[in-house]
Amino acid sequence: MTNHNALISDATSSIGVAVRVPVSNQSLFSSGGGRSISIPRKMLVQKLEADPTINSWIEAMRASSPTRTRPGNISSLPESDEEEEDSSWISQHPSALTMFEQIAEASKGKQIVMFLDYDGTLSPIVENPDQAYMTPEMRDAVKGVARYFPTAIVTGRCQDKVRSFVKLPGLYYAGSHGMDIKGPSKKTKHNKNNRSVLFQAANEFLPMIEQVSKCLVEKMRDVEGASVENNKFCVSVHYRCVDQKDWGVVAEHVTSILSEYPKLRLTQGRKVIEIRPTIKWDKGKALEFLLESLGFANSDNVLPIYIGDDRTDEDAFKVLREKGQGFGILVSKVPKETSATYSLQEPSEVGEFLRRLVEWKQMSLRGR
Ligand SMILES: O=P(O)(O)OC[C@H]1O[C@H](O[C@H]2O[C@H](CO)[C@@H](O)[C@H](O)[C@H]2O)[C@H](O)[C@@H](O)[C@@H]1O
Repeated sequence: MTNHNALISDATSSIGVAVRVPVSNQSLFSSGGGRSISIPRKMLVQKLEADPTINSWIEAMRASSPTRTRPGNISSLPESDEEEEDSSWISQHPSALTMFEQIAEASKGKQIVMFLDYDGTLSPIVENPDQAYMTPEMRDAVKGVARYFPTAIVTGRCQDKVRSFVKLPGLYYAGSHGMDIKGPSKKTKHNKNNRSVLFQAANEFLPMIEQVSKCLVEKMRDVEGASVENNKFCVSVHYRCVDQKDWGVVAEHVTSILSEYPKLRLTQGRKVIEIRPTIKWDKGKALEFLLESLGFANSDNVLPIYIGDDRTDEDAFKVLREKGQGFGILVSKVPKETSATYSLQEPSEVGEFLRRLVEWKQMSLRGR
C-alpha cells in the first residue's frame, strides 16, 4: 500500500480551508482485476463462481443489510436464543428514549450539537432512492431542534439532493459522506456570519467521479433493477431491486470498472455499493470539522449527538467514543456491531427523540 499526501484546498471556501488529507491507494475491497470489457452474461456467472474476490463481494453484499449480527442461518435459531441476543444487545445499547433523562442531564451546561444522517434515520428506507421523502412531522421535529441547537445533516447523498428533501434553510449540510459541507443558507443564531460553502474535500476527483458514474450507468443497463446515483463526490450503485442471483453481476461490473481507478475505493451501505475517493475523509472527519467550525474544537462545553443507521455512520460514532464526548445513537431494529452508545428502532423513534429534546429545552428555558 502506498500513501501520499494531497493538498486539498477549496478556492471557494469562505473560511479559507486548506487541509492536508492523506491519500491511500488501497481500496477497502480489492478489485477483480482486468480491464472493463463487455463479457457475456454466462461467462460472467462462471467468472464469479471461479473468482474468490467476487464471491467475497457477494458475501459482503448479502451481509450489507443483515437481519442479525451473528453469521449463519440465524432464522433457524430457537426463538429464545434470539430474544436473549436482543436483550443483551439492548442492555449494551439502550434506547435513547428510555435513557432520555440521562442524556438531558449530561447536556446541562453544554451546547448540544445535533448531527443527523438522512436515509434510514430521517426517512424510512424505500425501494426508489428518489422517493425517500421525510414526513412533514419529521421536518417539524428537525426544524424544532435546529431552533435551539446547531444541526447538521450528514449524508452519503449529494448535498443538493438532500437539501431538496429536507427543505430547511437553517441547517448545515454535509453531503457526499462529508466531502461537501455547506453552512445554513440563511442567517441563524448559530451562524451569524452567514457563511455558505465551508469545505469541499475532493474537488480534484469530480471529473473522475463523473466518468465512473457514466460508465456504471452504461454497464448496469443490462442488470434488471440496478440503478446508479451520482452523488457528486461519490457514486451509489443500488441493488435493492436486483434479484439476488444477479448480485454477482453487479459486483463484477463495479469491481472491473474500479480496477481502472486506483484512486477510488468501494464501501458498502444498505443494499448499495458506494464508490468514493481514497482520501481519508468520512462522516467522522466531517463531524470533527463542523465542531471546529462552530468553535468547539477541544471544548468541554459541547455535547455532540450523532444519529445514524448505516455502516458509514460508524466513523462518526467512533470519533465520539474516542473523544469520550457526546453520544452516538444507532437506528436499528436488530442487533448490530456498533460504536454507538444508544439505539433507536426506526425513524419514527428518531422523530420522538427530537421532539422530546425540544420540549425539554423549552421547559428548561421557562424554568430559568
Ligand atoms: O448517509 P445516508 O443519508 O444514510 O445515505 C446513504 C445512502 O442512502 C440512500 O440509499 C439508501 O436509501 C434508499 C432510499 O430509502 C434505499 O433505496 C437504498 O437501498 C439505501 O441504500 C441513497 O440513495 C444513497 O445514495 C446514499 O449513499
